[in-house]
Amino acid sequence: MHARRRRPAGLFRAPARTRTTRKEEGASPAAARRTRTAQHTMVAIIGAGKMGEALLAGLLGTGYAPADVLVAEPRQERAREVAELYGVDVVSTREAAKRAETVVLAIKPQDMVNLLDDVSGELGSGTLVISVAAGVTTSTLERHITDDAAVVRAMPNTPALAGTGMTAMSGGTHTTPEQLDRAERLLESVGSVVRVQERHMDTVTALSGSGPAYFYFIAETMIEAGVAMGMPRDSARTLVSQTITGAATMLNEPGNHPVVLREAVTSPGGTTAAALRELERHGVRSAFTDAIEAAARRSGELSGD
Ligand SMILES: NC(=O)C1=CN([C@@H]2O[C@H](COP(=O)(O)OP(=O)(O)OC[C@H]3O[C@@H](n4cnc5c(N)ncnc54)[C@H](OP(=O)(O)O)[C@@H]3O)[C@@H](O)[C@H]2O)C=CC1
Ligand SMILES: O=C(O)[C@@H]1CCC=N1
Repeated sequence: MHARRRRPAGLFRAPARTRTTRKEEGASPAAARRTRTAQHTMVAIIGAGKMGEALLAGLLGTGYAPADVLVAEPRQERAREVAELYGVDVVSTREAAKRAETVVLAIKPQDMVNLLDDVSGELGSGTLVISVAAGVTTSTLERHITDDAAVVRAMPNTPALAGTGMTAMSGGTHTTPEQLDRAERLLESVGSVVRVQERHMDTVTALSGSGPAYFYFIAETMIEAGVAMGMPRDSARTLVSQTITGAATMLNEPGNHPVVLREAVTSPGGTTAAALRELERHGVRSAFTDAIEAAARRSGELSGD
C-alpha cells in the first residue's frame, strides 16, 4: 500500500471560510454557481449526509467550484441547507446520475440496491460510479448497474472535510486504469489515498473508516477525566486535542513505531507506567481488538451480496 499526500495538512479552508473568501473576492453565489473550472469533470454526490457533506466540503475547499458538483438529497430541509451553505445545485438522484461523469454514492449501504435499481438507466456508458458505502461490494454495484459498469469501492473518513481524510479504494472488474486514476485524483483532493485489494476493504472500514470515532471516544473520555479532576473543560479539550495532533505527527514520521514512541513517554517508575498498567488491567487492548473485528464483521454483513 502506498499513501500519497497532495498537500500539507492545515491549508484547508473550512466551509464557512470558503464562503467568506468568495464574498471577499466579490463573486456572487449565483456567479460562483455558474462558473465551472476547466480541469474538473462534473461530479455528483448522491446523499448529503455526514460523509457526503465531508466530501463536498473537501472538494470545494481544494479547487472544485460549486458548478463542478451536483448534489442529490431527498430530505428537503437538508437539501436547502446544503445548497445555501455550499452554493451547489441540489437536483434529483436521477438528474445527478444523468448529468455527472463521476457519481459518488454516499447513501446508507441498506439503501444502495434500491438506489442503483432506480438510477442505473440514467448512467452514461462511461460514467464512473464511486461508492463510499460500508460493506457494499463492487460485484453488488456491477450487478445493479450493468455487468460492465465502471465502479470503485472507496472508504474515506470524515476528516475529508478538513482535507486530511484517509481513503482506501479498489476497482471493479471493468474499471480501467484511467478510471482508477480519476477516482484516485478525486479522492486525493480530500486527503491521502491508498489502493487496496477488495478483500481488505472490510478491515479498512473498521480501521480508518470508523477510526476517527475511536479517537473522539478516547478524547471525550480523557477530557471528562480532566474535568472530573477539576480542570476547566476548555483547557482539558485543548490539552487533549493538541496531544492527539502531536502524537499523530510523531507517528507519521517515517521509521517511527508506536511501541518505541510509547516507551519514550514511559519514564521508569513514572506516571505513564501507572496509567498503562490500568489500561491493561481493564483489558483496553483486547477491547479495541474486539471492537475492530466487530466493525469489520458488520461491514461484511452490509455487502449486499
Ligand atoms: N460517516 C462516516 O464517517 C462514513 C460513512 N461512510 C459511508 O457513507 C454513507 C453515508 O453515511 P453517513 O453520511 O454517515 O449517513 P447519513 O445518514 O448521514 O447520510 C446518508 C444521506 O443519504 C440520504 N439518502 C438516502 N437515500 C437517498 C437517495 N435515494 N438519494 C439521495 N440521498 C439519499 C439520506 O437521507 P435520509 O436521511 O432522508 O435517508 C442521508 O441524508 C454510508 O454508506 C456509510 O457507510 C463511509 C465512510 C465514513
Ligand atoms: O459507521 C459506519 O457504518 C460508517 C462506515 C465507516 C464510518 N462510518
